[in-house]
Amino acid sequence: MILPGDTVLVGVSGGKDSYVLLKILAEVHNPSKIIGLMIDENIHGYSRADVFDFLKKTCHDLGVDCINTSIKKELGYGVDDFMLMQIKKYSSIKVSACTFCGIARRRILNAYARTFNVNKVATGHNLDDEVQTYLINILRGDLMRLIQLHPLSMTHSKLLVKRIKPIRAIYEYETSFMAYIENFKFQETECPYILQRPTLRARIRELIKDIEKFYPGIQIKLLKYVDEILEPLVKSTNTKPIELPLCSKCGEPTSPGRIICKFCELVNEVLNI
Ligand SMILES: Nc1ncnc2c1ncn2[C@@H]1O[C@H](COP(=O)(O)OP(=O)(O)OP(=O)(O)O)[C@@H](O)[C@H]1O
Repeated sequence: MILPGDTVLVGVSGGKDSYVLLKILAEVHNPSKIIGLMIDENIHGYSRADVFDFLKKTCHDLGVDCINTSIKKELGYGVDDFMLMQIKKYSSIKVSACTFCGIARRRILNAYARTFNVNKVATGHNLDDEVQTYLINILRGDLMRLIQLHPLSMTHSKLLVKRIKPIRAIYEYETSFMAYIENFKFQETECPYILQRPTLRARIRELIKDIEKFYPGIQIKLLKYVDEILEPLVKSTNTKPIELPLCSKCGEPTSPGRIICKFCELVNEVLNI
């Protein structure tokens, strides 16, 4: 996933997974080629600023540069702003905070990766996260998305920096254990929007957790199995690269067939543009 000459931007949230990722990366790769980026989501009562000082010190000890920014500063609207605008317009929630937040964070990570001229963006998605995402997309029958999730898949735009998930085969309990023995100070408050998390993911998480109790190792087997089935498809897709269209509003790459990207669509809808 990472070659000796690579420069990597790591998304660090203040949570255990991205901490474990940063720690391992700084040990196996040249720390001067790693940058940590923490994005504040602008959620009242859930400020990343509280953990940034601790994270900065952690990065300093690892020899890694660390920077921070916020969704509002980069894109004009934070998560709370988006949710308030939505409630004002529809008197209900049509798009979850997690959807807006995920799209915004990915966009910012990619923009910073371009600015700093790095060639990989790494996130701390663990095995449990990855198995849930695979299963969600299998249940939705979304083959294109499954192909994109595979570690060998290519990006389809000059403006997109390759995303990698180096700890995707590591169980969540293992990252928790490592963070614990390393005495890592977790962000203690939970995101107030947690209850709006997509129910399909929450249901799958509970189901798999339950099965794993009786059949230990089931998640790693599933990940390897799906990776293996997808590999020939990924390789054949890589030989026919497509160039994604650009959003007519913001100029960022968007999915085939779209005129404006998902981010602009979400914001424009609630703003009545
Ligand atoms: N605010 C953020 N700033 C930068 N990167 C982030 C942020 N939130 C999440 N990420 C990146 O996306 C990954 C997955 O995020 P998710 O929200 O699923 O958190 P998680 O599974 O609890 O991981 P973590 O323990 O690192 O918070 C994180 O490991 C991190 O690399």
